Amino acid sequence: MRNSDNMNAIATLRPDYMGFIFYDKSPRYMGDDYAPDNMYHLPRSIQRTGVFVNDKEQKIAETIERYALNAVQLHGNESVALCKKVRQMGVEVIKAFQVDALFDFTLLDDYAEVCDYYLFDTKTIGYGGSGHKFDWNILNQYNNHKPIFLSGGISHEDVDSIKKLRHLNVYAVDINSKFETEPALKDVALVSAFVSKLRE
Ligand SMILES: O=C(O)c1ccccc1NCC(=O)[C@H](O)[C@H](O)COP(=O)(O)O
Repeated sequence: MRNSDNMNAIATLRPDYMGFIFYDKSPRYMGDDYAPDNMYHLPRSIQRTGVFVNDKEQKIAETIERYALNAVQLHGNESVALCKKVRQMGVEVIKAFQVDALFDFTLLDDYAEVCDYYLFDTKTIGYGGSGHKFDWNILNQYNNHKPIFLSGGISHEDVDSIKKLRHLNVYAVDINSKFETEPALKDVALVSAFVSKLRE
């Protein structure tokens, strides 16, 4: 999100998290000209989540402070040490992993102590926001020890399939490009329909 009116409209749907992309190669990039005051008034129940790709500790710390973030989603090849440092900044850490048919779930082990959630997104040449889904069957190989964010090309047509994943430790469903009218602008009616159906 980055448009103030759109944030407010989506906030009325009571999402648990709202994401702000601080990766300058993304079409959703929240650059310096997007004033933080637009998000200070969001309900406290919504975790203000900054999304970063391979950024330095200092840049992440400054952004947390400037935008009063509650959570950080690390979407690049961030080390265990960096995740640990970010967590010590007092925010939730969501570590994203790019998944394909060959994904090795033992890669997660080193991160278990330094993040709150794993996020499984689709492996692509970029780092996120691709609109592509991965084959969720591979998640049967995951040991479910830590709750996960399910992500990658999720659309309003996926609700029934998501509900069939009850055997997995899915804590959150991360929706993005399939709910946009243009990059960073969410279709409120579409999100509303999705959220209602998911909560049924
Ligand atoms: O959305 C982006 O442009 C983006 C760019 C780089 C890293 C992460 C990004 N998005 C973060 C997300 O968690 C997305 O919601 C996730 O990648 C799923 O996006 P989509 O496939 O469009 O549903």
